[in-house]
Amino acid sequence: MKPRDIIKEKSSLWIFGYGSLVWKPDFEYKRRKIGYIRGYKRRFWHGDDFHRGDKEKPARVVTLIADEEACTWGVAYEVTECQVEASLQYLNMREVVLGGYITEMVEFIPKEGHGSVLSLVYIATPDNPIYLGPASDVEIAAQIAICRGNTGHNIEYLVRLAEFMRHHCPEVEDEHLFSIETAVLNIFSNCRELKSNDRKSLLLEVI
Ligand SMILES: N[C@@H](CCC(=O)N[C@@H](CS)C(=O)NCC(=O)O)C(=O)O
Repeated sequence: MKPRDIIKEKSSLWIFGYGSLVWKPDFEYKRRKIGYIRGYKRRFWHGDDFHRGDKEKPARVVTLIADEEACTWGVAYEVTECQVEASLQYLNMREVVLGGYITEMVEFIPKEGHGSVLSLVYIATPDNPIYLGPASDVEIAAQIAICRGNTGHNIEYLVRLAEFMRHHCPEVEDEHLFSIETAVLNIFSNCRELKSNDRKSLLLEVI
């Protein structure tokens, strides 16, 4: 079912974010809920040559990879009928045109309360020209450490996502995300003395 048909039927649309959308939605919405989707794992396997990187040095950003055993935590935003046109237009430019993501509908399960909702999600698939695919944590970290784009540094993207998970989903183990964050920290702590034990401020300080 298309987003516009859903909105006709239900009078609001839910949009699930698992990457930059968890900390930087920048579109209008009525309310948000923390929760997860099943059947996908989050991986830094997509390339980005606009927001966090450029054509010469594409950044590493997240996408979802199908995996029956996995679930991915993030935020679902409820967008009302009068907000939907502007929100989808904004997201289409940011995610589809500039980011290379496509849309799918997934079932979102909120952490609190009950009742799952069908949500729109932006996913980047391996057939995309800027898809980068798997690499070791150390290789991904090395790439993140040196990339910057029109909206900021690739490290900021990583750190804000890790902070979101630590703060809102402390019970969730996200090995891929936290191992990459540690690998980036190791790059900088090898280069200079650690001033602080706070991972976020240390990494945001270096960019
Ligand atoms: N679609 C995902 C991941 C998308 C994502 O991180 N998109 C990047 C595109 S490369 C973005 O919008 N970046 C804006 C920014 O980093 O400032 C989400 O649900 O959050």
